[in-house]
Amino acid sequence: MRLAELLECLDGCLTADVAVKETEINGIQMDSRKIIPGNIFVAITGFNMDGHRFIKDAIEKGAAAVIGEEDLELEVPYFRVADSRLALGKLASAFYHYPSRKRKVIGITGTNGKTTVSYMLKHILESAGKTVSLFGTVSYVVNKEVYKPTNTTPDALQLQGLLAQSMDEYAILEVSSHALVQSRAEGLEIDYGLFTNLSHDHLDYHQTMEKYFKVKTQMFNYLKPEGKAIVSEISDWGCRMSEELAQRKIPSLTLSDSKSTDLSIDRIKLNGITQFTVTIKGEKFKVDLPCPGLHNVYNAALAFLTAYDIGINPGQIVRALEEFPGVPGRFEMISHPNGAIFIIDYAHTRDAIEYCLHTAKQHHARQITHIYGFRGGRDASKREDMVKASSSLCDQFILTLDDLNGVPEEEMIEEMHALNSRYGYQKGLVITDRTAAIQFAWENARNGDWVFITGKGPEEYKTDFILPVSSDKEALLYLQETCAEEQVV
Ligand SMILES: CC(=O)N[C@H]1[C@@H](OP(=O)(O)OP(=O)(O)OC[C@H]2O[C@@H](n3ccc(=O)[nH]c3=O)[C@H](O)[C@@H]2O)O[C@H](CO)[C@@H](O)[C@@H]1O[C@H](C)C(=O)N[C@@H](C)C(=O)N[C@H](CCC(=O)O)C(=O)O
Ligand SMILES: Nc1ncnc2c1ncn2[C@@H]1O[C@H](COP(=O)(O)OP(=O)(O)OP(=O)(O)O)[C@@H](O)[C@H]1O
Repeated sequence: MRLAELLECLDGCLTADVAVKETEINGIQMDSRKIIPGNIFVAITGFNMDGHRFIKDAIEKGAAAVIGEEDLELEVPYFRVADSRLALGKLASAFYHYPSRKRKVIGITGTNGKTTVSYMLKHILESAGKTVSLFGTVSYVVNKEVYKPTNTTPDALQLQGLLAQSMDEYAILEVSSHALVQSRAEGLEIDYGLFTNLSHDHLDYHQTMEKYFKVKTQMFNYLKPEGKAIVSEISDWGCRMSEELAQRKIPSLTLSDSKSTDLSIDRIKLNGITQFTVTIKGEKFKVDLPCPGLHNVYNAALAFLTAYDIGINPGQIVRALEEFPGVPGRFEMISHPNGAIFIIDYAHTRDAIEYCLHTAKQHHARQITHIYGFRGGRDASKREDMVKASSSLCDQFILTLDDLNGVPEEEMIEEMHALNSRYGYQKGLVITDRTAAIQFAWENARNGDWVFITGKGPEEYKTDFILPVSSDKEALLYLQETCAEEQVV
């Protein structure tokens, strides 16, 4: 692509120099190490490093032009912009010929439920014969090929590149608040913007709930002119979001379980089975959901309303939800031979922990045990609330290690002991080795008990523990196998 053509997407970067205008650009890079001759290098001011420091390297590797935020004179064409991340999104979508215009794009934001709703929607759309790309915490899937994600929301360059490769009719994308602040969705054009809920998380990054909420509202800036919002009004923040969107005159559909909305949920049963009825345009549809928990009723309702508005037959939506295979590491149940149930889940907020532990109560668990830890380098202000919720809803909790992300182990252990001494009320234990904590619970569980292991979901451990396994699921399967071998002997 000619440089002049590419720069049209950036205000104020036009050039009169004919030679510069005709320069051919064969790719965009934000990492100097990946430059090949003919690329344009976009220097990003990062959290760890300043990309401007690598401009020299990029030029040595053959960068044909550079974009940055500083006032510089270089031997290759250089264009100064106010915000390089923003420029990157615009450049990437222009370079790849605006790939989100070639398909229906569904963006999902909110604190909890993004991954679950995205999997439910993908399953419904595929059951109706559609092809779907997916971008989220668990994986990126494009043309049925699965990629390991770097972030929940890929950076603009990777996102636009993968969208350009996609031959799928739909793209479903989890849009994290970090991605919105970092303009990773810049250049994206969305048909449906979904909001799940908002609760205490990521305040290390956003400082206050109000600022966190404001960031979430930014996803709707990327709606196509004919695009729509679909908002769950289950949380008060959902009602706030609807008000905000109404002020901005953005067409919205809403759902709730307590008032009249475009979709209303009622007759919820959570005891043993998960069953509910949705009413939409005066018609009622009963759903038997194979996923436990009230939170999953809300997730399914959001997926239902979106699929319905897309035009999928409601009978087909019901059938797809009833056959939903679940999401890796989200309420994944594994049985102990003695009848106890172990659940692996990704809960890492107070809200999510409450939904999980309430589900065990609704199923009349004999005793509830909760094993969890805290992620290093992430919002520490939510930890106290997580322990309070766990302590008030379960019979026993075990604090253990999650990913340290560079935080010294002793510091994390000290914090676990401090929180346990404040909120443990004789129910709390600290077993630092995560697999030893799981083994302890396995050996002590009895028929009818529910044991939650939360925070890591399907993710691999970043630390070596005493059991020869690399995830919570592997730990449980290892213990299950060991049990079976002992019975044979
Ligand atoms: C704190 C944070 O959000 N960091 C994100 C950010 O990285 P950064 O800007 O800090 O990168 P940096 O290391 O300082 O590098 C700056 C620039 O120098 C360049 N560089 C660097 C070295 C070199 O030799 N040459 C060179 O050009 C780098 O390519 C980069 O462009 O921009 C990167 C590209 O988009 C992200 O991958 C990265 O996410 C990190 C890995 C991360 O862990 N982020 C978390 C907090 C996050 O974003 N999480 C949300 C989900 C949250 C949730 O809902 O749970 C997510 O969307 O994943
Ligand atoms: N609608 C919901 N409301 C509250 N909690 C939920 C909801 N849906 C899921 N959860 C809880 O949050 C956890 C994470 O769910 P999910 O992965 O679907 O959300 P997410 O928004 O993608 O989170 P992340 O970005 O951290 O992956 C689940 O394991 C569950 O405990």
